[in-house]
Amino acid sequence: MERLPGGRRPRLVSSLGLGRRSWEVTLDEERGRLAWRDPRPPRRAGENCFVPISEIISVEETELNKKQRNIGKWQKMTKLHAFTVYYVKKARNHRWRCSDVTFWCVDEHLCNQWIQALKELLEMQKSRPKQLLVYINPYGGKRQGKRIYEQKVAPLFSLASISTDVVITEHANHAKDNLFEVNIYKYDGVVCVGGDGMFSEVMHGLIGRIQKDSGIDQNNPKASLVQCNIRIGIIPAGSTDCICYSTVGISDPVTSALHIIVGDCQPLDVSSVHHNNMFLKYSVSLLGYGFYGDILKDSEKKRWMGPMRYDYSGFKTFLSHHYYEGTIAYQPAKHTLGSPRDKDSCRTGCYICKKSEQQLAEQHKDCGLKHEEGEEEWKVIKGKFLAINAVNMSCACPRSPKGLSPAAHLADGSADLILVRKCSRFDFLRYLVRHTNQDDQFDFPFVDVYRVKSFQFTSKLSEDNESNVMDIGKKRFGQFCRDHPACCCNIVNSTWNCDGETLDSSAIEVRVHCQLMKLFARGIEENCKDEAAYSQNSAEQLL
Ligand SMILES: Nc1ncnc2c1ncn2[C@@H]1O[C@H](COP(=O)(O)OP(=O)(O)OP(=O)(O)O)[C@@H](O)[C@H]1O
Ligand SMILES: CCCCCCCCCCCCC/C=C/[C@@H](O)[C@H](CO)NC(C)=O
Ligand SMILES: [Ca+2]
Repeated sequence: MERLPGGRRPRLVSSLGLGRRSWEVTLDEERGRLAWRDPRPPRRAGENCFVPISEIISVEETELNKKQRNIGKWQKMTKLHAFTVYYVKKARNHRWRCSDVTFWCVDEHLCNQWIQALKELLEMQKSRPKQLLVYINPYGGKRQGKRIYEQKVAPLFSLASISTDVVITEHANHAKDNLFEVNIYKYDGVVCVGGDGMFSEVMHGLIGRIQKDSGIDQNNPKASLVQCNIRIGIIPAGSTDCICYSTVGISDPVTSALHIIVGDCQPLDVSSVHHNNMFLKYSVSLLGYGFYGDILKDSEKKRWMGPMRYDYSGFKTFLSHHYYEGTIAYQPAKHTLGSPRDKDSCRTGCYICKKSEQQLAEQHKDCGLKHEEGEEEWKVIKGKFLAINAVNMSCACPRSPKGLSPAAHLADGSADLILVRKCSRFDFLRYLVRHTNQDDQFDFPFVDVYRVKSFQFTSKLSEDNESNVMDIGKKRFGQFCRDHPACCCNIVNSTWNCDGETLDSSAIEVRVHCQLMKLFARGIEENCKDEAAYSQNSAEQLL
């Protein structure tokens, strides 16, 4: 469609058949939507609908089938021309589905004009991917990754004319290693079909590759990492799928495929984890020591149980009630506007994350005046902890719908550091139960939460070993504290749970990198009236 005088965007308005009746159909470029309404007087009118152009998946010329042709007596005599518009339909609980509507008319030229106008508008949606690299973990979660991709996702990609190169992984780290070999720059995005562990693998491959190509040494904990602009799409097929749930609002393969197709973009904070100037891992969701580390370590031996392994190991770990002694030093995140005790959560278009984005852009502009992180204050806490959790996002998942830190932000350049101190089993259970209901999980005297931009942790055991490295005998003692056999004090270290992967080092240095990477997602949308209204095709929305 050509521009109108004054640069105004044009409207295409026609009377087109839909089912047995004629509807007024409008393609309104100015308002960015396709709308169709029943032109009869309000009392007799049927439903009125609209769909944003940004949420149209594709348009196709259509042969009307027999049933569709039975639309009126006179039409039987005439050749009809039709086109189908496939679009995103929003259902409850952030679920998206592909819906379609077929319009017809007798005028072939008019039909073609509509198809062409719609296709031109879709072509103008520049953030949509055209070519994707897909990695499928056939063993994640309930081992359904391949079936989920082939049956639910591939048909949608092909409907949206997205071409794909698909790799079914044959072993752990296959995807990560492959990302160092292929020409990643020819793709508009990388899709991983699997769980949090599979996502972590793909993220390590992509971020690692970008740093390598940019000459950045990942082993330097102070290095300014280069942002990765190749988006990652997550098709959930794992056991927890926390990253997908926390960034989309639901763990559903079709919903995620549609977010990829419409070209959504959600920046994400990434934490780097180092030990003694050696790079260990990146983390985007949970970095957990103690309770979540122990669950993971135990559950890895029971992969055959599938997602149930977390319940089994969770129960066992809860009963063991181990706590760990150590020292945490952290730098508060002073640049962010929010706090972990806020009542509001991070949602689509979050102003706190936007503010951090602006700050980041300013930092990039005057990169000569880099922040001297080392000079900012460090706070130190020593203690005995049941759990130390650092989360870059809420970590919401089907097991815990508001997550480990409900007010954490996806892209504000900070992490929430949650310290659960030694307490009774009963109190710890009360704390855990609050992950599953609406009550405040930070409202306990044994739980502290801080918003941080970096932190360090050293377990008492590694401190002792460092101060007296010759005292090898210490390491050889039995598993539990000899002085207090019944106290559950563990003199062996726990393991870090890094986005579902184990990390054995008990002394780590963590730094949050604001918006280091991007996902095909838009954050969790508010359940506003608007959304409910247009899924019900309300007439008022058109006025
Ligand atoms: N072909 C494969 N064989 C064995 N392991 C694989 C293969 N492909 C990937 N992996 C590894 O499997 C691990 C777990 O996969 P994934 O995250 O998909 O499932 P999950 O652990 O069940 O789910 P979640 O991480 O959500 O709890 C990943 O760390 C990944 O490196
Ligand atoms: C008696 C009631 C207990 C309920 C406890 C519910 C708590 C569930 C919280 C889930 C943690 C989500 C954090 C995500 C971690 C993932 O990175 C990781 C890998 O997928 N998953 C786990 C379970 O470690
Ligand atoms: Ca964050």
